[in-house]
Amino acid sequence: MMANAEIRQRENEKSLLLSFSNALASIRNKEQLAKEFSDELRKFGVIGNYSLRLLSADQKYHQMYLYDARDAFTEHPGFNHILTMQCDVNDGITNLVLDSQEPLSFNIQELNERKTVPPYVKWWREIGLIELTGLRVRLGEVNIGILWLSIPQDYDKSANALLLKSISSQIAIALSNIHSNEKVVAQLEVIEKYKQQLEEEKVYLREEIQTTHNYDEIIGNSKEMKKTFQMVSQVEATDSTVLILGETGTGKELIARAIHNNSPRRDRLMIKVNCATLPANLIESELFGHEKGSFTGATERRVGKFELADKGTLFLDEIGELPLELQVKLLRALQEKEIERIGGRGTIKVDVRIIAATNRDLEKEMAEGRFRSDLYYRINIFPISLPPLRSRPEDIPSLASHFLQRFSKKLGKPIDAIGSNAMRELTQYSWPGNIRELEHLIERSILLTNGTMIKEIQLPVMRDKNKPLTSETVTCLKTIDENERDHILSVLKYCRGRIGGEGGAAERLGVPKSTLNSKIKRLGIRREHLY
Ligand SMILES: Nc1ncnc2c1ncn2[C@@H]1O[C@H](COP(=O)(O)OP(=O)(O)OP(=O)(O)O)[C@@H](O)[C@H]1O
Repeated sequence: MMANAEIRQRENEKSLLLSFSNALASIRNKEQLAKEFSDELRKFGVIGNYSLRLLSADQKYHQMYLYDARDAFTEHPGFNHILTMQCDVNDGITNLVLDSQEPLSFNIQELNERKTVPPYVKWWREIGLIELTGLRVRLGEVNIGILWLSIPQDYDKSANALLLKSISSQIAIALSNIHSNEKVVAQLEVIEKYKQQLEEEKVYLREEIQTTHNYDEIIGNSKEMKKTFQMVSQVEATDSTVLILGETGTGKELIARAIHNNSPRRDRLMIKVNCATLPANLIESELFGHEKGSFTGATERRVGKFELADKGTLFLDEIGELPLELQVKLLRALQEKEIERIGGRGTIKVDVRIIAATNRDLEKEMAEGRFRSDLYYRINIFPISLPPLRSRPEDIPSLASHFLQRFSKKLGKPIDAIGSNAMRELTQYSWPGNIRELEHLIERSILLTNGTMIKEIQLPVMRDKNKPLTSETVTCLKTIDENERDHILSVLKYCRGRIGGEGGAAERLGVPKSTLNSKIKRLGIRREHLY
């Protein structure tokens, strides 16, 4: 028969255990466990210090996992070392506890008199512990750690073994919950990363769709263009690197897309990187991506264009503008077929077809030390040179009609012809901005025309090579930027200053709103210029 006092004590322990298991049931992470565990253990009264050591996955080592942060020993200079140190499971103490169903108590002084003493036992003596009781922590049939409790010597541990074992079982359940929760959190992080990557791809694709035209429509019947088409057809089905050369506006990007669209990679993305428009310090991250926190401003992980183009095509526009230090990194990526994110821990394999383009004379750039020869030879495998428009004036009428059709439809104006005088002027002009300039000029002419035929074309004044430059011709000769500025201004005026939305200037110009905004900024166009 149990004495009344003993019955009361058992009742009290039962309610303490219930409170203990309730508190531990809702625990989801280590920090919560540390707090609840300390608070709850203290309620038992008899338990002083505690520490929880966990076994490694291979069950060979054990390491400190949890301790009471309020204990004075955490201030001890050797504490950090003890915290991170991994000890052998077969150290003559841990293995005994792990093999025992019952709690095992050890006198610290006696343990320290042994021939070989594990470092954590020496530490126990240093911080003045007298006796510790060890309980194995098990999940099912598997040992996962040891709970060390400091309990007064006069406390009857064998009579209270059940209580102590219940504490250790509750701890095991809490650890299992934490583990499952960590797994869920890690999986959610992975899902979040994929979501972010998809989001980036979506944004990219949306911009691409807005900037891509109908690429089946490459106009040109001249001998030069026929030769270009023939070269494109020779290389499109392969994985070979292509280098497209030509003055600005000759259709390098158009040809790059045609190659990609007719290649076996057509179902994947063609990703464009403009090496000229990005500041040098951003190109590396643009190409190779970065990990969160890898540099100031890297607040999120970013997937680089190389990774986005995996199994597809990477179009390196204006490659001649790539800073020298990045040329080395690009060359390495092309040779090794792998990249490393900034701040990343390892390399990532990529399968990317490269199409590069430039309007620079790369051999000259190389001779003047601005372009690495090894990179030049790596990309100059299949060069395609696009002829300037002035060398194929026979293509001008069909190009002009093509743009007339496209823009009259887009601008909703019933203009279907170009007068013969205007056409003659078009074919005689030298087109420094090539097809892009012709495209812009036709659009502007449509905006300025009333009626169904373009009779007048406002061409920039051309310089007659035989005549000396006069101050008038000098001021009238426009740069490509000036032409672009004029064109954007006319479209903005036509749209009454509206940039975004349906029928806005960005849509009419066939560029994303963000691109138009940056052009407006770059070209110094301000609201007052519209009126
Ligand atoms: N043969 C063509 N037929 C129809 N449109 C063309 C042709 N060539 C170029 N274009 C049009 O001219 C514009 C300029 O072409 P693209 O952007 O491909 O030139 P680019 O050489 O890449 O220019 P940049 O060197 O300035 O980047 C585009 O709108 C494109 O659709």
